[in-house]
Amino acid sequence: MESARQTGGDFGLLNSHAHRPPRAAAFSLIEDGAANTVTGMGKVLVLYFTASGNTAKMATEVAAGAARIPQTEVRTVNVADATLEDVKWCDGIALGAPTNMGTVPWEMKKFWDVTVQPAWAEIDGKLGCAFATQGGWSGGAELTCQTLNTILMNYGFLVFGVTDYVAQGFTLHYGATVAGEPRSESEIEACRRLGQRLAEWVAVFIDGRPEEHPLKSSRPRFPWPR
Ligand SMILES: Cc1cc2nc3c(=O)[nH]c(=O)nc-3n(C[C@H](O)[C@H](O)[C@H](O)COP(=O)(O)O)c2cc1C
Repeated sequence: MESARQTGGDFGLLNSHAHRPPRAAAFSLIEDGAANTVTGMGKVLVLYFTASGNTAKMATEVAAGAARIPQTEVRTVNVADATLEDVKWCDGIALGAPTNMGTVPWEMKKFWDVTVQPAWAEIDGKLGCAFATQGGWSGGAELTCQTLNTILMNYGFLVFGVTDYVAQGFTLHYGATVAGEPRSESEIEACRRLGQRLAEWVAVFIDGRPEEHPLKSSRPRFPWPR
């Protein structure tokens, strides 16, 4: 598998390196003054597959949203480069894919079927959510999110949706979805809000920081007063 990747087989043919963010882009938000190093508490993994770059762009925005929450470490990894250790490392995962024939691409399915399967029942209790792109609106991205969520549920992840609206008429109840790449302010914010909510839930439920609960924080959840 390793050599197939490097020589353009398997994932390589479908996965232009030009579209890949760095394998592990870490956002570390607290500074340890004494050592002048940065550390994080909550660990968020943004794991995605992309064939032509759109889902990679979503992943970058999801990661930026997670980084809004203090004391969060964010790792962004293309599934072609991901390992079981990445999954074991995280407290919460945002799983993203393009819609292929109304469902997830085989590359994403293979990662969970083959790479992660040996650790089934050992990675219980993490948090999870989904994001997906599609060729056009109503092309099936919510179905893809539901399939991604189902994969996570099978591994015992605690899967969630988001009740927020990022603009009037624009929400992400079952995950963030866009058509093509995220372009508009609302589409970008939908991706960021998903990552933000994942980091908030990691802070609340994994790290015991109730002040980061969205109902308690001052971060806006709707674009109009309620
Ligand atoms: C094999 C294949 C199947 C696809 N099936 C669908 C589909 O069922 N519905 C849809 O809206 N778009 C479909 N698309 C379009 C992609 O979902 C869309 O272009 C997506 O934004 C690509 O994301 P990426 O750039 O991250 O690979 C398909 C594309 C391919 C290559």
